[in-house]
Amino acid sequence: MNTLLESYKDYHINLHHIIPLDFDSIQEVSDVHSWPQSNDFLTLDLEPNDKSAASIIPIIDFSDPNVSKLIGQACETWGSFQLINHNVPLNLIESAESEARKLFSLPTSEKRKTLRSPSEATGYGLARMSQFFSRLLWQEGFTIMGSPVDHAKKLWPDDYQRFCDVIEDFQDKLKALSEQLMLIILDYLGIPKEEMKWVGSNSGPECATSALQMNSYPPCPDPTLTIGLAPHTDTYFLTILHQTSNPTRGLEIHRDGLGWVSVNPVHGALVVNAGDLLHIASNGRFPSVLHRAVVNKTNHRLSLAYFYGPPMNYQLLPSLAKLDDDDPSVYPSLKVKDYVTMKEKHFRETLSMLKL
Ligand SMILES: O=C(O)CCC(=O)C(=O)O
Ligand SMILES: [Fe+2]
Repeated sequence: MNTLLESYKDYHINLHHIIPLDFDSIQEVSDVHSWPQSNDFLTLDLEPNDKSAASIIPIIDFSDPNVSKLIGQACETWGSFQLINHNVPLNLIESAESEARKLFSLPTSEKRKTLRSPSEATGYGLARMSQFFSRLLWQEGFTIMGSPVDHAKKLWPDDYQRFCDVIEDFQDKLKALSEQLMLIILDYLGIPKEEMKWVGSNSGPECATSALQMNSYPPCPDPTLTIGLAPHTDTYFLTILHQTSNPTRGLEIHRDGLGWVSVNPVHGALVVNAGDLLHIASNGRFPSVLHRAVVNKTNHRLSLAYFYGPPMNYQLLPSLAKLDDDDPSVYPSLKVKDYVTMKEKHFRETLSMLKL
C-alpha cells in the first residue's frame, strides 16, 4: 500500500455516500439534507462571528521580506492564512475555475459517467467525509490525482484537451508553491530539509502525494438547514485553496474563543490551511485548522482545494520539531499510511486518539 489510491481501496463506501443530489431537479431541502441543530460544531449558527474577527485571518504578501516569519506565525496561531503575490498566474486560477464550472454545469447524467467507484478515490461524487454522516451534504465534488484525462474523455469525448491542459498546469503551479511553502515551514520549525526529501522530489515512491479536489455548492433554498462540507480538518500537510469571489458566505474556520470565522475571498489570494499531518510533524505547534463550507441562497459557489503531503511510506517524526530536549513529544512517530487508514475509520477523533 504505497499510494493514496491503494490506501483508500480497502474502504468501500456505500453508494449512498458517493452519489450527490441531483441538483438539476431539486427544489427544496428535504429531511435527508436537514442537519440537526445542536450545540456542538455542527450548529449552523445563522451569522458568523462578528465581522471584525473576519479580518483577523492573516493576509500575507509572498514578496514581503519577512514572509517566513509571517507564515510561521500564522501557522502557529491560526493554522490558516491568505496568500497574495504568490506567483500562480491569476488567469490560470480563473481558467481552472471556469473549467470546474464547465464540469459541474454538465447534466447530472453526464457527470455520473465519471462517478467515483466505491474502491477508488478519483472522479465525481460527494466528499469522502459523507460516509461519517447520516445526512447529505449540499455539495458535489470531483477529485483528481495526476492526469484527469481518463475522466475528461468520458465527459467530453471530442473536446477534453483544454480541461486536461488547464488542470495539469494548475496542479504543477500549486505543487511548486507547496514546495516553497514547505521549505519556509521546515525552516521555521527547525526541521532539516534532508528529513523531508519528498519536498521537491518529482518522481518515484519518495515523491509527494497530492490531489486536487473541486467542490461545487449550488444555491440552496434554505441555507440555514444544511451544510456544504461539515466541520473537518484536512489530512495532509498543506491545503492551498481557491474559492470563488463574491459568495454570500462560504469557507469558515473555527478558532477557540472566537467561534466560526468567515474567510472572505480576497481577489487573487489563495487560502493556505495546515492539515493533520503537519500538525503531527510540528509536534502540535501548528493547529490543524477546523473548517467547514456553508452554502447560500443565490450564488453557485466553487472551490478548488489542492492537498499536498508526504508519500504514504514516510515516517513522521514529531520529535524533530521539539523546541528543546525537555519538550515532550506530543504525538508518536508513525507512518503516513497508518494515519490515513486511521482517519478513514475515525475521522475527527483520529488526532485525539493518537495524542500522547
Ligand atoms: O469549499 C471550501 O471552501 C472548503 C473546501 C474544503 O475544505 C475541502 O475540500 O477540504
Ligand atoms: Fe477541507
